[in-house]
Amino acid sequence: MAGQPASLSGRDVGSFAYITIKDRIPQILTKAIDSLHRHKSKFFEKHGEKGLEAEKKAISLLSKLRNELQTDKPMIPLVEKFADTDIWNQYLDYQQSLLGETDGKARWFFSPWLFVECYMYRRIHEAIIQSPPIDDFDVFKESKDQNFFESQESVIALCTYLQELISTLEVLDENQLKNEFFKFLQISLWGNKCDLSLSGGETSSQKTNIITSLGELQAFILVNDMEHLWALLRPGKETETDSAAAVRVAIVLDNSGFELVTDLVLAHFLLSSRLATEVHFYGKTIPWFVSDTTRRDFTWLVEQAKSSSDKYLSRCGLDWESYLKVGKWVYHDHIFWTLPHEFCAMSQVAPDLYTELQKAHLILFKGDLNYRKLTGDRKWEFTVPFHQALNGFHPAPLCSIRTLKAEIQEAWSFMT
Ligand SMILES: O=P(O)(O)OC[C@@]1(O)O[C@H](CO)[C@@H](O)[C@@H]1O
Ligand SMILES: [Mn+2]
Repeated sequence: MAGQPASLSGRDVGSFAYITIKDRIPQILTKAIDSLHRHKSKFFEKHGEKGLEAEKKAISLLSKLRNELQTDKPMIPLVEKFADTDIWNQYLDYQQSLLGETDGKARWFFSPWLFVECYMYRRIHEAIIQSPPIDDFDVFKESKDQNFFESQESVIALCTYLQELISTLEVLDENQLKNEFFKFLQISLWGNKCDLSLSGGETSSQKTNIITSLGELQAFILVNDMEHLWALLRPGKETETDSAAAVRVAIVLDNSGFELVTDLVLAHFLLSSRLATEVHFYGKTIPWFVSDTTRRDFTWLVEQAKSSSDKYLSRCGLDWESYLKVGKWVYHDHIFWTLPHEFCAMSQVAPDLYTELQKAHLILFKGDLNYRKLTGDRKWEFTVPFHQALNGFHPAPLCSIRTLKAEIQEAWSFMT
């Protein structure tokens, strides 16, 4: 795209992109293979010999993928028919078209990191759907569920805090309410530290009580636009004509496990405080970046909360289930979130999704990958304004809530 800085890529030896492609992604592939190995007996119990053959096939496909990556082979088109196969192969052709005569083929350590990394997770999915009858297996499910269980202490502390706060909301003045809003935003921010693709699939659960850690973590907030979010949602806004008017907040989710709990708690607070009247969640349609939330993860976690022996966690689970039942919370699937495209292409590639997002009063984008797609994963100067890096993507007022992993960063994270 004219005037756009170059994309982050593995060409920059020693960069976060390079280290990810060289070290972290092969490690994630190895863990995916290990996950298939560990489920061998379950596949046999459920599917007999066909289950064993499927496990072997999926492992050989993932091993081939790992070899392609480690030897920097050209990236090959997807072959298995799926909802997005054609879009992916068009994008591969597009990436090839960007290369010069002497550049050779689109390949792992040469093409844009964003494309290469998304392509890797989409090839993992292809290997699984090519291996029926285990074609609905999520190689990352175990580690996502483990993250939730290992974070139990902090999950319960958070849900206890929320439920006790809710009983006092009526007596809070505007400033006290704002402070609670800021607390839940920061909790959702630090929930993003629990990211399994950064840790290469190693456990990254929340061991400490996130609420008592907020003070010491304050110093690590580089960009803070929370006042703008408050101005947008606060009660009695000048612009408010009808206090019963719907206020819709969209949360583009990132990781399951503890981070998802922090996002559901934030959404719960938004409803209970009447800062919002409905919250729409956007998750992934296939297993993605190890810990990203799928619909199965979302419903599993609400179920786990509901059936918890802890009274506050189970109270939350029951509340969350009822929000979903009455439509105050809505969970949306769309294949766009697991395509390689920068978000500035959404209005062209997924106009239905763009129109859906335009209905929101505020969109919260969680995590590093969403931030990278918002800004095109390009080598922007740090002083470039956020809206410039968004390159025309602006369905509604939006904010990125992200713990910094990839090198890309701007002086802002919010755009009205
Ligand atoms: O989006 P998230 O979960 O905050 O982070 C995604 C991530 O772990 O994956 C890539 C590294 O493999 C980077 O984009 C980032 O570090
Ligand atoms: Mn993630």
